[in-house]
Amino acid sequence: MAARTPLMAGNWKMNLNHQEAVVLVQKLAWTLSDKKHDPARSEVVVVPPFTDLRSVQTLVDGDRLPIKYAAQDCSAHDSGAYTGEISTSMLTKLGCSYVVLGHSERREYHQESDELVSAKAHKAVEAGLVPIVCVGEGLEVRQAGEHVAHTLAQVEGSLAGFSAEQVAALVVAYEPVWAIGTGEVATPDDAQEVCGAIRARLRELHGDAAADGVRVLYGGSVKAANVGAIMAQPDVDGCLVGGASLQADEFGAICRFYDMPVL
Ligand SMILES: O=C[C@H](O)COP(=O)(O)O
Repeated sequence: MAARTPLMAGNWKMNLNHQEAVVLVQKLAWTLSDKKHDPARSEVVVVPPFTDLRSVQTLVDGDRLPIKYAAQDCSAHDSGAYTGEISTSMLTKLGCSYVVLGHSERREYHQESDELVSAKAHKAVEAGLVPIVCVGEGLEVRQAGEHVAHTLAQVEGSLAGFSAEQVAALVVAYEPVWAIGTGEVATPDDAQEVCGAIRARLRELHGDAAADGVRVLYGGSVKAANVGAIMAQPDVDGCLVGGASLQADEFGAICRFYDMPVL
């Protein structure tokens, strides 16, 4: 079984203009280099707003930085009369490697369904982007004890129509909505329970190669102080980080999770 390279993705959400983006990426690159980050031990991805991507591309390419970047969404259409939307070909032209899809904030504020997320994910894969497909339950579902069933249904719906080979190359991010931006972090056991269930379901549906290849991230109030314990879980292959990714030192420390204590 090939080892999965851990992935640390920093989702800036609707924060930082293109000038501030350049400052943060420069600081992040500096802290990674200063602390001798080993890119083989974690892949570092920043996820800025669309309007920052060109500036990030220029900086990353110009300075050959060991940082990849992603978009926060994409259109399910190729081109045309879709005001406000951004196509996958626009993102690949800007050098994006990944695209975050179905984030709970898109599902909640823009009523994005599993069907739409699946359509976007197919467009992303066709264009050569790796989708980071987000799933996870809200507080009421968690309190009802339905969190695993709810999340697995989202996984099945959002990844509908993908082959085993395609699933192996995807990223799924488990984000319990009650832990996003609240300071409430799922315990490492909570993260493992659902991340393990996602991998097990993908094994049933697509076989060993898909389940052993797919990377499953945890997201929800990840910080340098808790990343070590979360990453110690066998089915957690990385983190989707929100608030803490806006600080270069903190996100740099999260990217070096392998040096962090397991508290
Ligand atoms: O995309 C990131 C997640 O929504 C987590 O955000 P957070 O780290 O601020 O809780």
